Amino acid sequence: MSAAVAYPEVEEYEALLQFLYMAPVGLVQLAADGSILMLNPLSAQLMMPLSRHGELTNLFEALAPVAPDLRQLCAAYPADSGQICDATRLYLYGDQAGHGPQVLSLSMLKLDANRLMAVLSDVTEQDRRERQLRNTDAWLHAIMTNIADYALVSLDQRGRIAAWNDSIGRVTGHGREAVGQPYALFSPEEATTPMRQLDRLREADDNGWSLDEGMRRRADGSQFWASAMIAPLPGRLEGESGEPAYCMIIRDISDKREISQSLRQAAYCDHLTGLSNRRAFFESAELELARNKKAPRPISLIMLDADHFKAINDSYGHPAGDAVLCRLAATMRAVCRQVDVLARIGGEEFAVLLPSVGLEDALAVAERLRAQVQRNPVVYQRQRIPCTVSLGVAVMDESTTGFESLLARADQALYQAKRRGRNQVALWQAGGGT
Ligand SMILES: Nc1nc2c(ncn2[C@@H]2O[C@H](COP(=O)(O)OP(=O)(O)OP(=O)(O)O)[C@@H](O)[C@H]2O)c(=O)[nH]1
Repeated sequence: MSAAVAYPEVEEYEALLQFLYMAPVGLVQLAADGSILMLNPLSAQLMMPLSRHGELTNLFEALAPVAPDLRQLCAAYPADSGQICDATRLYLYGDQAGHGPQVLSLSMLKLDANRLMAVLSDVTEQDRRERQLRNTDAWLHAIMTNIADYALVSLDQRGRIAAWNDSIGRVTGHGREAVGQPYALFSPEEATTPMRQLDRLREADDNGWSLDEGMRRRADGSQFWASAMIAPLPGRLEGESGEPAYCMIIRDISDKREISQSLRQAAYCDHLTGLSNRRAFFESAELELARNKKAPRPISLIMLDADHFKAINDSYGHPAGDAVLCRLAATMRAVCRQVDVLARIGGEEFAVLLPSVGLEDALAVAERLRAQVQRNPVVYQRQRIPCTVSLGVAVMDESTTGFESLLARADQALYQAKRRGRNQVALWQAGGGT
């Protein structure tokens, strides 16, 4: 009968071997002169590129090509025991086949007067990432400090400026007080609304970026023509306020404004009044309606038509009629906001799309337009030309199937205003009434 005999020393020894074998770092025990007393398989593997003949007998000799002063460093360590060096990077060339150096991290410990321990690990990937990060930092720093016409702005989840940097100061003149303020800070008053700002962030979320061109405002109130791109940052923390979630690049393109404006003008502007033309109006309206689907909000439409315009043309001549149309456009610009879309969509017919404006406010705008036109007769070649307008107002609701139906409603209301005697505002209402 054989009995299992327990040998505690053997078990302990095997446990130690397993520990060394499984350790995720290379462990080497060596004598004070560098002779290797014990090493685990990983350390042998990590040092293999340094071994000339496949032999590893002395650590100082093996590491001499990459850490020539290690022997002196250990010899000079004054204490009886302790850490001689911590996570020193060793750059090994040779077996990386053009993939850059293999990088080892080495920590040396003095165990007692006769024994040292080396801890080795492969940090090639970590080193590569750190270098990449340093390069990116240097690159960004170069952009922020050297390129004069860009401002790089980080925005948080709600579109507030998350941090200040030199480029913001240089392009916009804003100081650190800009931090925490909505990015509308860079736009002229009236050129944007909180809703419009959020729209652009949602657009960036959906498409990967959102780009627009327009006037921007500096801290001193002066304005410049800029392109502004917003892009979501990868790895942003959802819902964290104050944390960067988007980057915005504002670029001063004042010198390119003329070219880009004349191209836009040719395609999208009514040549007589300078307002949007029919094509631009329909495109803007479709865009606004698409935004509305994602984030519902009121939208109103005003149709405006000069009264008895044929008679003006007949009495004062066609050029005088043109002057009246230009005056109507100027009145619309004066009364409406920059975010409203103003267009001439027919001969003497105009339209105003009012994003985020409900029934009461739309009626008030229409009434202001009517009153302003009536109050200010056009003077053309010393002739005073009285003019009035009729206006139809319609507001988007669940029963409006699309922009065409909103337009049809405003048109019906306009027809009612004409029928009731002109120089008045009429509102489209369900059931055929206005
Ligand atoms: N001066 C000028 N006249 C234009 C232009 N486009 C259209 N018209 C004129 O606008 C007039 C529109 O006349 P109508 O449609 O009869 O309407 P109206 O005389 O304004 O009458 P109501 O709209 O019913 O008040 C026509 O005589 C067109 O020739 C333009 O660009 N310049």
